[in-house]
Amino acid sequence: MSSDPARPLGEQDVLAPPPRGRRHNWTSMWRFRRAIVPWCGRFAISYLATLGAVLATLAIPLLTRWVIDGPVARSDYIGLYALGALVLALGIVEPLLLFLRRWLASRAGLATENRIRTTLYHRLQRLPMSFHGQWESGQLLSRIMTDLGYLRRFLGFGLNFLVVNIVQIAIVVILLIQLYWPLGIIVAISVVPIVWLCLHMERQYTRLSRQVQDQTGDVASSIEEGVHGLRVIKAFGRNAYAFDKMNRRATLLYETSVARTRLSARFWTFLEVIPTLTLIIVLGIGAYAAATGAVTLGTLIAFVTLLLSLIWPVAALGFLLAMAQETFTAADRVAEILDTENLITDGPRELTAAAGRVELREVAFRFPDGDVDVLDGVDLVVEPGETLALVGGTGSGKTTLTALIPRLLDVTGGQVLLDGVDVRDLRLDNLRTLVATAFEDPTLFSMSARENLTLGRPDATEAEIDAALDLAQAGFVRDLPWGLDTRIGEQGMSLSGGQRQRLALARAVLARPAVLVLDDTLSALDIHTEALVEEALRTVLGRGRTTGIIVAHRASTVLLADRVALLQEGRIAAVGTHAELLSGVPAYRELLSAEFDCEAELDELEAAR
Ligand SMILES: Nc1ncnc2c1ncn2[C@@H]1O[C@H](COP(=O)(O)OP(=O)(O)OP(=O)(O)O)[C@@H](O)[C@H]1O
Repeated sequence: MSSDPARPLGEQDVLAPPPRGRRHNWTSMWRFRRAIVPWCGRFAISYLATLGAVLATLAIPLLTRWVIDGPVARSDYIGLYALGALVLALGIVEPLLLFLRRWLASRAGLATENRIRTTLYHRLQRLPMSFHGQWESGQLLSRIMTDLGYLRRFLGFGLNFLVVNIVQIAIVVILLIQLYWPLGIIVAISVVPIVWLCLHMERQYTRLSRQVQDQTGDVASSIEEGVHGLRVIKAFGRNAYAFDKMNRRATLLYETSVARTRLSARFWTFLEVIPTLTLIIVLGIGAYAAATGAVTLGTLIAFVTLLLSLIWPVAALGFLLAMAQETFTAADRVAEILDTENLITDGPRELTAAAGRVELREVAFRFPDGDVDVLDGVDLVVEPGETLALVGGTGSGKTTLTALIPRLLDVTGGQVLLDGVDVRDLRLDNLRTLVATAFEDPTLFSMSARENLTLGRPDATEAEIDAALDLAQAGFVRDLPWGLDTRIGEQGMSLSGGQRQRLALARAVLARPAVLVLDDTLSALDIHTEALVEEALRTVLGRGRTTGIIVAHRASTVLLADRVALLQEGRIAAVGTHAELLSGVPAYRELLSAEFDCEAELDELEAAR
């Protein structure tokens, strides 16, 4: 139930990523069966088409044998033409079947990849902030893009040929034994070292594959960080440092990739040498057998042609098995995201309208990788329509506290209640419609200013958009080249910090939440603009419509609030009006003293009394 304090609480929002380097096998692929099953028919037909093409190829040497030993030996022209036409037909059918394979498998492979990719993206969006704090974005990117590519290629091509090549090797060996068993047995024996080699190389290749794929993610992370943080890197003249860091990771990736290539090159060489050696032995013994009349010339030619047809399937086993290992590794890496347990999930209840009463009861919070509670025993009530300022030193837990209300993080102890309902009992989309946040570092997306603005309320009218823009002093967007339809660059970088903050504030206000959380949202504004925004905010927060929780560092922002809560080392040290705290709490005075002449203000307040 909503307010059951005995309700079990997750100690961690997510499980830590599993250790790197575990073994990968076919079961890794099994986890994606739901994405593969809808395309099973296409995959199956494409595999049958490949098998058909292989059978057509194998039939040609057998027909050749009949031609040589039959019509050619007997000068039977009609038989020659008939068998010749059959060979021609098989020659046409084979490429047609291969075309069919490619067409069916490509579509099915792409569709499967797309389905898993969208599932992954959906999953990433649902996973809590603590998950994203633990994972490097490059690792996520490489899994969603590169690893899924491995999966697609294996399903559409690798698995197809792996199955068909093994079937082809088995069929050919049986045919060879039937054609001339002494030579057939020699060929069958030559398969033994091939199987041994495959099993032997699998373990080493798997280890190197996992390393290469993890290191690819590390390089992607370095590049992403380097591009994202280019301004800071340039400003501090740390280009060489950033380059060295990226170069070290890239070199490691290069060396592991070379080691993997060296291993596969050695393996493939053996796979090519074994059939060739077998062929030499077969030719020697076969020539003797033909000379002594133990086999006909046609049989020997068919035997050698069939044996030659084995060279590619055997040699290809090397890269197909390598591909399989890379794919199993990739599947495991992707599944690590899907298998991450998400404890921030929908609750059963929905509030159609909320008055906006926020209550924190004995709230405690600890980050999954932390060893101390960031918040501990926090009790706080914000009445509907009231505005509360959260003041505290750096790292005192203000941002963490605000993140608990829309469940960007979940409490590890106690409860957060909205209108008396535990926020964990509400549906997430419902809760996040009722609570809107504007952050200090506002993220804008690479889409139009209008789309950015209406993110929380796609159905907002022009009048509402205008009002939100005016309130946030964000009217500058109307002067952009295409007005509100101007596409704002990646992360809104084409705007100044203050402009981005104002747009983000307009976005939060436009969402018409019951609770508006401003996490130091006005920090990048000049004093004049800040005063205008604050004046306008008073009209939203002051009418008793919207409950406000404002993280404030400046005294001017604090003045927006009805009451102030002082947060110290994760605990509420004092709650009261600005005047009460200023006169009665030295720590509060000290916090605001840098920019405020407290003594003078106290005198003023005394005089006003
Ligand atoms: N993802 C995280 N993992 C572990 N610890 C974290 C994480 N994010 C923040 N912290 C720690 O939690 C504490 C509270 O951080 P928080 O961001 O809530 O402080 P704050 O009061 O908002 O600080 P500021 O005023 O500087 O923004 C800090 O000690 C911080 O180091």
